[in-house]
Formats: sequence, structure tokens, C-alpha cells
Amino acid sequence: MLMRDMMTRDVPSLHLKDSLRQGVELLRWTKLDALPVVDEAGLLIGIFTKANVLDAFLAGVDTSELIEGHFNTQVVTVGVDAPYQEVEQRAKQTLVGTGVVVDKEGKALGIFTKVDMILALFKEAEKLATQLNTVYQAMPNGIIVVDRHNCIQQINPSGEKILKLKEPIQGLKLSNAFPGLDLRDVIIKSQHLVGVQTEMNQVKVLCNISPIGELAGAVIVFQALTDFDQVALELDATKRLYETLLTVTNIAYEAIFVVDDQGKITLVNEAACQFFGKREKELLQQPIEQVMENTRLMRTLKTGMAETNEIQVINGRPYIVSRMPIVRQGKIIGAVGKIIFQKLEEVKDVAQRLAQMDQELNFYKERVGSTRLPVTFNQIVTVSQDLRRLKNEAEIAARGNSTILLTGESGTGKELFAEAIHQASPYRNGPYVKVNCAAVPENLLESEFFGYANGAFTGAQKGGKLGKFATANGGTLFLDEIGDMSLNLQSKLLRVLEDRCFEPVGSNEAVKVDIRIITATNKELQQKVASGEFRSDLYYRLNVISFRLIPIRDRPEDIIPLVHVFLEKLNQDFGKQISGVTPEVQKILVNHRWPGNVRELKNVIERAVNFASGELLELTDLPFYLREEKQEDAFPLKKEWNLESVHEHLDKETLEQALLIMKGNKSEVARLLGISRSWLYEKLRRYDISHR
Ligand SMILES: Nc1ncnc2c1ncn2[C@@H]1O[C@H](COP(=O)(O)OP(=O)(O)OP(=O)(O)O)[C@@H](O)[C@H]1O
Repeated sequence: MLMRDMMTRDVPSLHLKDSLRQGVELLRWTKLDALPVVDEAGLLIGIFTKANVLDAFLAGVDTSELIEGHFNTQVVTVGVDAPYQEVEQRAKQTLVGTGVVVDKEGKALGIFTKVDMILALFKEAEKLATQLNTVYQAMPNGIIVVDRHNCIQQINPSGEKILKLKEPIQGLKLSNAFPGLDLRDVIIKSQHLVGVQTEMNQVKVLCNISPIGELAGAVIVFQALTDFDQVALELDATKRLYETLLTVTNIAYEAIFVVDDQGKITLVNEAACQFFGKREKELLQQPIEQVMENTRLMRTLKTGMAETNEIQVINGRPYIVSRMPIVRQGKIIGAVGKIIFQKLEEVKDVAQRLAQMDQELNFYKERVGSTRLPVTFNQIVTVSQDLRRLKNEAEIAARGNSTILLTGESGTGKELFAEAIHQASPYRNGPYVKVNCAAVPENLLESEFFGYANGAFTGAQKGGKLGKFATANGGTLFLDEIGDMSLNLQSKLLRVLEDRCFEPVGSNEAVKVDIRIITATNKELQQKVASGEFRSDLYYRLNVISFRLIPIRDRPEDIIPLVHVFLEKLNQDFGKQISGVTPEVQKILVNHRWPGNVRELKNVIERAVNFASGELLELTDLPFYLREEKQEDAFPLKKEWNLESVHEHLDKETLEQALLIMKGNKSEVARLLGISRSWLYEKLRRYDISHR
């Protein structure tokens, strides 16, 4: 409210040439207590009041005299645009009952009387009361007003609702209505109480209590604690969720960042900070476009389309990037970006370490070994003419001390032959030592083969350690998977083969050994020689006498005899009495291609014995891939298949078969299929093949 809204307007002004009579008549006519006096230009020069009239009368002045000299030149003036508060202030400070309202030039526009002030006050109070009442009625918090005697004056609708009041409480003593609530200190000591938890009408509430003026009473503002608790709980849960999210994102190797709907960064993980080379606070709230070149995140915000695993060149390097919109109630409220393999080196490192541990595990597993009976040629089951001839030749070769190379597909019996040769050789009384060259970790190779001298290196076993060559002294050293031996070791092996002499790690003294060496591989060594992966001189050294073992599909007549030998042993192990296989099963076994050879056959029979309930192994006892062969002799080409699905089908079958052959040993499966372990895991995951 401004002065212009409070003043009395249309007030006549007096001039110097006006008589006292005219002044009195105007006062009488307007019923005002004072009138402004102005000069010829209308500018205010004074005020003519009832007191001036009385003074002139007492002095016996004639009413025809001019008012000049009979009015006050000291005038209280107020600007027409002065706000209510200023007017109130001025009114409080002066005792003068009437002020003159002027414009900026000082021209009198009207007067402002005490009556005007009171009316304005009423208006202002009314406005305030309406505002307060609206707040009072509408606010969600409860309000109780008590007077100085602790009597409840008012309670707002929210208050009644929160406290579930059934009857009015106005007029009651607060301590009676709500026992335990004492406001005496608030009222007497004018104290403010904040965050008071109490119970009113059996409702837990949180209150702020304030005194009203001086000893006038108090007001309680409260809210139900249950609502409050709820909000607090939700807030806590949100906080926890946020912290979990931060921790999760920080564990990730990928750079992860979140933007709001404007493309401003709202969250970054540590990897993202490293990736962008900035600190978190430097990134937060920055437009993503300024932080990352060629970002397509703004597009994601517009289109709402997720893009996963796309190649994007950032700072000249390609990265795998994914983008995902964040949608809430059908609206895109932000997006997440992810840059994968930002720390590819570390991932590779971890993978390498895992592979090495895996290798070491296999190696030590093998070392633990078993104390089974020695294998002789008698245990090599065959009715095939070719294999029998090979067996005879091997038996003859065993009698000498030449190095023997055994080649052939996986599972064809190379190891079996190696041991049988040893048992039939002049070295039979010496040890038979087997080393899987592919399983010895690169860092253990030398000491494993040649041993080490006392104190050769920190952590070395006291007194040194014998290597495989020394251990096999006087016996046979069977080097399996020779095709996987590193070139470095190949040259060292060549020396031992030539001189039967070697030096342990950390020693200058050559050790001479008398050993028979048998090697084996399922790789095409000649091809490896051609590609430079295998030393040709070593190849010729190893290839003095060689035997290529025959895959079982080329000697199907051996299948059923082998099955019977296996059944005999398995019956003992499992306490069963299975005497053979049904004709149906026999047909399948004989027709199968057996990529895993005798090992696969042995595992299939072991599995079948586990499942078998009758006297003969039945179709249902066979693994699924073999059962399928019953229906389809050739590969089944279905109408709905395309080249890709056919390929997948074959892939899946081969994997399942390989897993069975290798009894779930992933390293062996990968080796059998000639793929890396990581590729194998990828395939198992893709085809959803469970692998324990
Ligand atoms: N003629 C056979 N008679 C009896 N058992 C056999 C015969 N041939 C292979 N086996 C058995 O099949 C399994 C695989 O044989 P072996 O380990 O000797 O094959 P491998 O050719 O050395 O395989 P890899 O190249 O995968 O090492 C062994 O359990 C072995 O006893």
C-alpha cells in the first residue's frame, strides 16, 4: 500500500492573499483540521490549522486580515509514493496530526490525517490477517495457538487431522488436552524450542514451539513423526542406493558417466575421471560435448535409442562405447555412457595371470600323480590288424634305446604306448617320468627340466632340486605335447639329446644322464617345422623311430572289444553287472566318428554305466549328441535353417561332445578344438552350455 492509496484527496489549498475568514470557512466546510498553504506556483509553503485560527482569535485579529503570518511554515510532508511502512514510521515519530502529501516537485496533492492512518492500518491488518489465515488453513503442518494462561486458542485443520481429534479442543488447557506438554518456560522465559519430539493424542509428533510477543502466549507448529520417518527412510534408502551405485561404478574397468536431459554430466566413476584426465569436480555439471569429442550421447537423449558396443575413435584411438537413455515415466531424463576396455592392458594382464595359474594348477595336479599299476602292451586292447602290427613294432623298438616319437590324434593312446614301451624296454627298472610340455609354466620350464643348484635363486629349495632329466635318469622321460614346447626350451632339449648332458640352473657342472626319451604330439610337427615354430634339427632327432597311432574311426572293429574291456573295469568300480550294449547302441557306437577317439569312447561308456539301470547299455544311457545320431545318419538339414544356424548347431554339438570327451576339463577341450580358453568360454556362454 502506498501513500496515494491512503491520503485524503481533493483538498482545497489556501493562498497568501486569502483572508482568515476564507481560511476558517474552508476548514469548516471541509471538516478538516488543517489545509495546505501554497504560493502562486502551487508549491507548498505552509499549513493552516485549527490551532492557527484559535491563536488569531485570542490575539483579537480581525477575520478580514490575510492569513499571511497566521499559518505554520514548518510542515510535515510525505511523498505521494511513500510505502505504508514508511508512512507508519513517520506517523509514529511525529505528534503533528496532519501531514501534507506532495509530489516530486513539492506541489501539494492532498493531506494525510490520523484518521487516514487508522483506516490504512485497518486495511493492512485485514490483508495480513487474510494472508495468515490462508497459510494457517492450508499448511500441511499442524498449528496450535495457546494464550498466556496455557489455554488453547486455535488449532488449524491440519492439526486436527494429524492428531485425529474428534472434539474441539479450543478453550481447554493445553496440559489437560495433551498431558506432558508444558509451555510455561516458552511463555515466561520467551524461549524457542526446536525439534521437540512428543506425543499428542497418542500421535508421535515433532514440534517447534515459539512464544508470541511478550507473555502473550505461544504457538506450536508440528508434524506427525510417522510421515517424517517415512521421508527420512526414503532419503536414507536413496542415499544408500546412490553410494552403492558409486561403489559399483568405481569397481568397473569401464569409464562410466551419466548426463542429465541437458547433456550435463551428473555422475562419473573413477575410471571416467582417469579416461578424461580430469577430476570429478572438474567434470560434474560440464556439458558432455565439451568433455568428449564426437559424443553421440546428445543423440541418445534426443532419440532415446540405446547403442551398444560401437567403435568410436577418441583422441585417435578406437574404443568400444555404449550409450543408454535413462527413461522415467516415459520421458528421457538423461543418459549413461560407457567406454569399454579403457584399461585393456589390465584386463589382458589379469587374463594372462589366470591362464598362468591354470597352467600351474594342471602342472601340479599332474605332479601329484597316482600310484596305479604300470601299463604294458597287454593292456593295449586291439583286434585291428594295423594297430596290432604297430603294437608289435613298438614292442620291438622298445628293446633299444632310440628316441621314439608318437604322433596321432588326441585320445588315440599315445601315452599308453609310451608307458608300454618303457615297461618293455631295458629302462623298465628305472623311473618312468612324464612331462606335459604344454602345462609347464614358462617361468618354471628350466628348473623343472634341469633342476637347480643349491642357492641358485631366492626362494629356491635348500640343497637344490632335481629336474625331470635327472629324475628320469636310468629310466624313461616321456615328453608329451612336444609340439607345444617353446623354441627356447627346444634348443636346450636338443643339447641334452645330443650329449645326454645338461647343467642345472645356477650351476656350471654338467650332469650326465642315461635316459630313454619318448615324445608325443597330436600336432603336425612337420607343418610346425615348415612354419618355423619347431626346430628342424630337433624334429629329426626326435623322429628316429616314430609311430602314428590310428584314429578309432579307422579301426571300428576295435570299438566293441574296447567297450567290453571298459565295462569290465567300470562294473567293478560301480558295482554293476552290465554285460554289453543293445544292438541299437552298438550301431551308433560303431558308426560314430569319435573325434576324441578312445578317450571319448571311454567317457561315453563311463557316463552310460552311471545312467544304466538294465543289463545292457541302452540308447537313453548315451549322451544326447550320440542319441541324435540315431535319427539322422547324415547331418539333418531342416527347412528353416540357414548357413549360420547350421554352423551354430554344429558348433554347439562339437562343444558338448568335446566337454564330454574331456570330462569338462576346459583346457583340454580348448586344446582338442584348437581354440583359446577365452574363446571357448565365449562359445559356452553364447550357446548357454552349462559347464561345471
Ligand atoms: N588301445 C587302447 N586300449 C585301451 N585303452 C586305450 C587304448 N587307447 C587309448 N586308451 C585309453 O584312452 C585314454 C586316452 O589315451 P591316451 O591318453 O594314451 O591318449 P593320447 O593319444 O596320449 O591323448 P592326448 O594326445 O590327448 O594326450 C586313456 O584312458 C587310455 O587308457
